[in-house]
Amino acid sequence: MALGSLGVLALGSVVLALLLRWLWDTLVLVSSIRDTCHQLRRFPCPPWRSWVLGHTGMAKVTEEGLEQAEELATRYRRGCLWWFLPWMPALRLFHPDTLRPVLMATASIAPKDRLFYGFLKPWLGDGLLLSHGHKWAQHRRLLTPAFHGDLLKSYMGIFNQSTNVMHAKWRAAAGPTGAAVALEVLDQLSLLTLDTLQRCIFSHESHCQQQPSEYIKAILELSRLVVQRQQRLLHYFWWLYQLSGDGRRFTQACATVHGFTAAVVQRRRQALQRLGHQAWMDQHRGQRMDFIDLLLLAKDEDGNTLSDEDIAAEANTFMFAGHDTTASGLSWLFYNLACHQQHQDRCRQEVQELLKGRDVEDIEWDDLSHLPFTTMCIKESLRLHPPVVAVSRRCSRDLATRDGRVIPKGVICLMSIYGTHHNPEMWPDPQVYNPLRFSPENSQGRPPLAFIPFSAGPRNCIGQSFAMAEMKVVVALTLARFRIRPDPARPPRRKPELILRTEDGLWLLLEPLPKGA
Ligand code: HEM
Repeated sequence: MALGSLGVLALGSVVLALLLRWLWDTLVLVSSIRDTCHQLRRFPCPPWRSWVLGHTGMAKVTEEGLEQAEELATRYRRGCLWWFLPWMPALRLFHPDTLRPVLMATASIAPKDRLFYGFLKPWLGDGLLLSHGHKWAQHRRLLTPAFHGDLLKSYMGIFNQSTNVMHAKWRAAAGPTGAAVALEVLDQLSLLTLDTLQRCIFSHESHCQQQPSEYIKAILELSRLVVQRQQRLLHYFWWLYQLSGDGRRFTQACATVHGFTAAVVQRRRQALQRLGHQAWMDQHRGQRMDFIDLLLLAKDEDGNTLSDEDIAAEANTFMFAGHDTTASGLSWLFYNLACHQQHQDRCRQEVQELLKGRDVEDIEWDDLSHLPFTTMCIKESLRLHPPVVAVSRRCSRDLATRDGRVIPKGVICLMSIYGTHHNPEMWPDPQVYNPLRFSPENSQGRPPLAFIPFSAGPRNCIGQSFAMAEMKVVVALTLARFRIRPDPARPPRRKPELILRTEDGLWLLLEPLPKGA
């Protein structure tokens, strides 16, 4: 009997403890929601579509969507509150003062928001772009030396060769008369950057600029499918998506890409094991190493190396992160130079002076620092048309901004690169293409975070020097050989997808110049 009462008492205590715990959790949750709402209310909120829907559907991935981002940056300057869904608030930030705490926070305090990046996971796995925590930090340390200037130097030959292949195609399209020809450049430049990357990463010559390649076709298809999936709410559920036609195509394309990468990594690993480290190094002495070689040899201070799976994920990530971004940057640069012949002429003159008297029309590593005006034109184009228009984070703790507000933990922060680059507080007449904004004297006093095409802070773009070097080579050789004009029949309408594209391609008129002109 006494035992029975004790049992009831014990059970009662457990139930009471659980009840109290639940009450406490609820109180904490309510109070944290109240705090979050209080902090969010300190950010201005643009007019809603309706009080039930919030801003749902108002941020469009169109020309109008970009104009809206610019209007928001002009009106609210630092940032504003945005209800993506009635229960999902986000902060849209477009000023160094509000961007700084998030971009400069450690990667563990400001991790990437999974909603935004999750669709890439089955393709890219745990590569740098998507990994987090300890794994990301370790890999970032291991991979940083692979993007050092000394190694990038050895890729200059590849940048030049890939550009020559593209120009040969353009000359063939112009025919023997050398008349100006209208060409869609975004797709052509995507093939060029893929060609370059495949050679720099795998030392593989797919000749994808001249003939179809299964592997390259799969990468282009994956990029297209990820964008399409973002636009179909039902496809957000993986189990539903994989049953759809698009989902099956996605799985098939992933298999092609993963198969290619795994085979290269395996072959190299076997060669390294067969020869042994020293003999392998001796064999490669004086030769260019590709990224796979560098990743196989990468070792941190504790002797940790990368597994085959890790290497494959990083290689797939570089292929993805490095191709469309650079192609978009180059396409908009060509477009801006086409629309501003005076800047195009000045760049061409700079390049011609550099190449004067040379037997071979190649841009070398040391030339890159002797193209100051061309570099200013590239930067201004990356400002006006940033290839990546926004990056997103979801912080794991509250972060204070300079003006005394707080970015609450758990809230999506959409850091608008496009909005920041069009914020009139830092960029007067933001729609005007004016490379002189980047002259040394005009750059003085401008906050570094006003210009962030490669993002900033611990998770900035690891490939930015690679991309800048490639862009300089491609634009310098192109201007030495072609005059670029806008195609009046097909003015572009911008379309911000994974990268800044256009609705119907980017068409330009390319007129071959006589040799040595
Ligand atoms: C004009 C060309 C490029 C632009 C505008 C660009 C832009 C960016 C931006 C904005 C980010 C930050 C993404 C985020 O926070 O979610 C990023 C990250 C990254 N980029 Fe680039 N990128 C370019 C070229 C490249 C190239 C050529 C490579 C490699 C060969 C590359 C590899 C990466 C990687 C691996 C990351 C993730 C870094 C990390 O999280 O640690 N990018 N890039």
